[in-house]
Amino acid sequence: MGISISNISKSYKNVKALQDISFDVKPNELFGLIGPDGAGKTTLFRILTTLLFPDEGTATVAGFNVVGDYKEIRKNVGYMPGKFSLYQDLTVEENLNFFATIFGTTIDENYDLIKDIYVQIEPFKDRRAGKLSGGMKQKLALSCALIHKPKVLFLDEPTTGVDPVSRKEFWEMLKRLQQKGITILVSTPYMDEAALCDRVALIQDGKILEIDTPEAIVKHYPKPIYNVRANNMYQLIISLKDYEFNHSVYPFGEFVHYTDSRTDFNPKELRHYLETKNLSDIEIQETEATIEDTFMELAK
Ligand SMILES: Nc1ncnc2c1ncn2[C@@H]1O[C@H](COP(=O)(O)OP(=O)(O)OP(=O)(O)O)[C@@H](O)[C@H]1O
Repeated sequence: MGISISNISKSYKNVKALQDISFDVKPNELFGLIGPDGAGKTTLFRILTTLLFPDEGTATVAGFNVVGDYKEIRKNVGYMPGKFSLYQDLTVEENLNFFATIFGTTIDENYDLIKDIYVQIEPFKDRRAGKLSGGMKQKLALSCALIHKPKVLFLDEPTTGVDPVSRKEFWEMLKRLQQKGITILVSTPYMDEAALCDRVALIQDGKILEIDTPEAIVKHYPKPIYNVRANNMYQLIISLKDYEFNHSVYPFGEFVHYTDSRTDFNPKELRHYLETKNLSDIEIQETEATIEDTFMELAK
């Protein structure tokens, strides 16, 4: 009851939104599609949920073909689109009732599946959806996507614009849904969320850069990577970018992530160079690569 995608391509006039995409999501997997804005994530979701035809290629969801079996797919999948898609003028409870009715079910019938999530917004059940906070809207949208007990759940950037605490809670909810046997494909631009998935696909400009477990992706990082810090961040970045041996330089929180093009790199030499650029309080320490480092390296 997973997802199988074979050689899917889709263009909008001269924009190639997806180029020859192929991968499988295993039954009951929590799979992440990780990529920046415009990478093609929404286009792929719309194809898999039968809202858009691919130009080329085929895909199946829960064993059904996305073109031929669209009615079956609509019965068996839940879709939470990126843009808030609920009825702003209906209350929380009216929205949920509405979606239950469309799918020929009732809130009571499937309450068990949404209980964990819905209890958190139930105190506001008479509030109009348009008046909810970002985190509450997201919980309502997820409840509505689940009310017909789908086998496969598609979540398009569910945590974009949501505060960090609600983001964390949301991922805990996804883990619980996975334990109930649901296959989940979730997209996100946040690299830190990639680590919470069983496997991820890194996507950019409509192409898959890599597919693997988050641990394996990080292990594939080809070079030692260093956290570098100094008294002046701006000057530090400029100086590192000017350094003739730099391979990559990216700001990373309070540090700059630096890799060197040489195989016999000596951090002392770099320290000396930075001192000649009038930088002080210099720290250079080897660190572990993250998914974000891998993404930047692959996207070069
Ligand atoms: N209806 C459309 N007409 C023309 N171009 C489009 C259309 N929809 C998307 N695109 C373009 O296709 C590419 C992929 O867009 P898509 O929305 O699938 O990406 P995304 O990864 O979901 O990013 P975002 O989070 O910005 O939506 C982008 O270059 C986008 O501008």
